[in-house]
Amino acid sequence: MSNILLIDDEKAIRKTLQEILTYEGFKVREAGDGEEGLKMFNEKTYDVVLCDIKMPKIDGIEFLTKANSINPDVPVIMISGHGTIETAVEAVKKGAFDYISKPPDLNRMLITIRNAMDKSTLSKEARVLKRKVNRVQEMIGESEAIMRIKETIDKVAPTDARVLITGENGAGKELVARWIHHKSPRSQMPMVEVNCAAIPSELIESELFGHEKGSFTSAIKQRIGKFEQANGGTLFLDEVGDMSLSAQAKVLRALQEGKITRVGGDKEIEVDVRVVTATNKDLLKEVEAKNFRLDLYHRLSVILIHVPSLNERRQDIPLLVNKFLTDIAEEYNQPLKVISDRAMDALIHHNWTGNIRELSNVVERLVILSGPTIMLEDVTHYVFAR
Ligand SMILES: Nc1ncnc2c1ncn2[C@@H]1O[C@H](COP(=O)(O)OP(=O)(O)OP(=O)(O)O)[C@@H](O)[C@H]1O
Repeated sequence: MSNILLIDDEKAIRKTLQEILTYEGFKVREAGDGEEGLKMFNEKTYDVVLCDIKMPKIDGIEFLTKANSINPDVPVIMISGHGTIETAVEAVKKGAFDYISKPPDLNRMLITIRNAMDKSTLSKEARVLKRKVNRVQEMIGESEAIMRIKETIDKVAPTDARVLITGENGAGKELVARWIHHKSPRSQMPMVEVNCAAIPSELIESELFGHEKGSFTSAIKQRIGKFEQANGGTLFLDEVGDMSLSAQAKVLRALQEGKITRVGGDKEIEVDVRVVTATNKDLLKEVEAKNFRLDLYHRLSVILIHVPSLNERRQDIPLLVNKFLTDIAEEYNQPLKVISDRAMDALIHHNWTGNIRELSNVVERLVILSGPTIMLEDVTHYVFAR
């Protein structure tokens, strides 16, 4: 049932509104002035507040300002008496959801209340989503390797030092990069990611440095590249070992001089970018094979972080499994499933080829297909027998 806080110093109005709103299925609490209203607002979360403008002690406008600073998600509808319409309009400018006039037109009042509730649900959802997006996923693990990685992140994040992150596919390299950015003074600016393996070699330079209109056949518009987009923030070059030699030469120059030139352009553009890179290749071997420039390797690998595969830190598997179980239950809005010791043991001893993403998929599959407790048989059936 939706809760409404009704603040008005006129008892008769309160009584009428209370009756109507209760009849309409709302739960209504009343306050006789702004001060009492504010006290009640502080003690409980309401879905909507109806608040008179002209009241003794704290008036409607003051209530609105204070309520908005306490909980901006709760919409406040002003009730405007004769002669306070201008103030009501002012209140809407200050953040009130809307206003209704006294004596209230019943239909209009109910529609306004419903709209306010819809908006409040939407803005709450948007806020939760935003929080989720802004949050960097927790790095789970108590193995020595993970502890050491976290320590290194804490030390290097505040600096502008370039970091090269190595490890197998899905070992968690990107997550390390996200934490470096998140804990750095650049965290308010973007972290721009480029997967160098996913971009055809003839396009990588334009992707990184942008291009001027007409610089090549498909360049119909001027476009800024990832270096410029990341200005002030962090550029994360994933799979850097797959970058073409000519792009490597340009990246090297950008790092040495802090300047880039768009493809087809001649203007030098200054960029302030911290570069973090990752690869699943052995870059020194690539250097030997003449696929990667040694001078660039040195520039990129000031700090090296190796993320070991899951097989090399099996003691983290139970923590990860439990984390995934919780996340999945939350996502599906279902009760949390548990896993038997023998099933967990089987997962610990499985050969994971370094991939946390694979473990997360497996847990999701088990949650969907198993009963309330995930048993060894489930693991044998749904994981190993596939
Ligand atoms: N320590 C960890 N705790 C929790 N989740 C993790 C951890 N490490 C990685 N993950 C999750 O596992 C998935 C794979 O990680 P990530 O993308 O960072 O790996 P990667 O090494 O960059 O992979 P790729 O080489 O395929 O780009 C992601 O969903 C990530 O959030």
